[in-house]
Amino acid sequence: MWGAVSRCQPGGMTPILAARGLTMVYPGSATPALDGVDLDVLPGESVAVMGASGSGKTTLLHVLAGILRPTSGAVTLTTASGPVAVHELDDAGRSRLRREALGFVFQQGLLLDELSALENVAVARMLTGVPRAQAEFEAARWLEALGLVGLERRRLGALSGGQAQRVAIARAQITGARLLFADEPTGALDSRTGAEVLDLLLGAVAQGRTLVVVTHDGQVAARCDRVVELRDGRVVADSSRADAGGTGPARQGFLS
Ligand SMILES: Nc1ncnc2c1ncn2[C@@H]1O[C@H](COP(=O)(O)OP(=O)(O)OP(=O)(O)O)[C@@H](O)[C@H]1O
Repeated sequence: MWGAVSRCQPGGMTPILAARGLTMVYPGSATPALDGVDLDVLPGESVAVMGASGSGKTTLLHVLAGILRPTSGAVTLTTASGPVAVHELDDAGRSRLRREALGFVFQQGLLLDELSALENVAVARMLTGVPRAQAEFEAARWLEALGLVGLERRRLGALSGGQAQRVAIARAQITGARLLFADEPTGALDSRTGAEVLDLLLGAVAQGRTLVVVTHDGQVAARCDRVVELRDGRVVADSSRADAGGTGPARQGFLS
């Protein structure tokens, strides 16, 4: 379907996403934005990607999600129909993969201000071939689940930042995507609204989705299962609650 590959993981759970030796050198740039990144993301994990500005977080997210093609290295996504070599897909294949198998919650750019909340969510489903009436029916249920009853017909541009992020979270999930990518989902929100949006994202994880979230916010990272830190395009730390020996927040001191 998307160019399936055969891949076995010796022992343990099969990652939903596996990156090997990822490098990314933007045209005209002397230094790599990613420099040999290996990363396995397990199904049901919430993984925060942190690091200083320019460390490569967004580039990594975009390469993992098939928005950008890496200069070298491999990204393998395990879908319901088998493993997919994301790095080998052409532009059309990556677009299709994003539409059908992945969900995105970005700070801006994916939602259309002139469409209603309902239309913004329904369109993601319509792009996978579902008729408009059915897509709008499902979109209304998602908006209800995300606390937006009564705002379905309001233009996105007339919603608050927190409400718009709820629309984005509905849109990310309506296709049934098991893997969600978020880039600074709370970055433009006050701390209370940001915490509510994070609750919704982690609620999706509790229901079996997997989340990779780029964030500068230590409060967000502390509530994720695992924190990966980038520096100069390399993974320099990778913490998990399991490493810390329990179910507490990510390892103390990691975020300082
Ligand atoms: N389209 C591009 N063309 C050229 N260089 C780029 C491009 N996008 C990012 N870069 C460079 O790649 C490096 C990593 O950028 P990236 O945006 O991935 O970092 P980041 O950690 O997400 O930063 P921030 O926290 O500021 O968003 C930086 O040096 C940046 O200038």
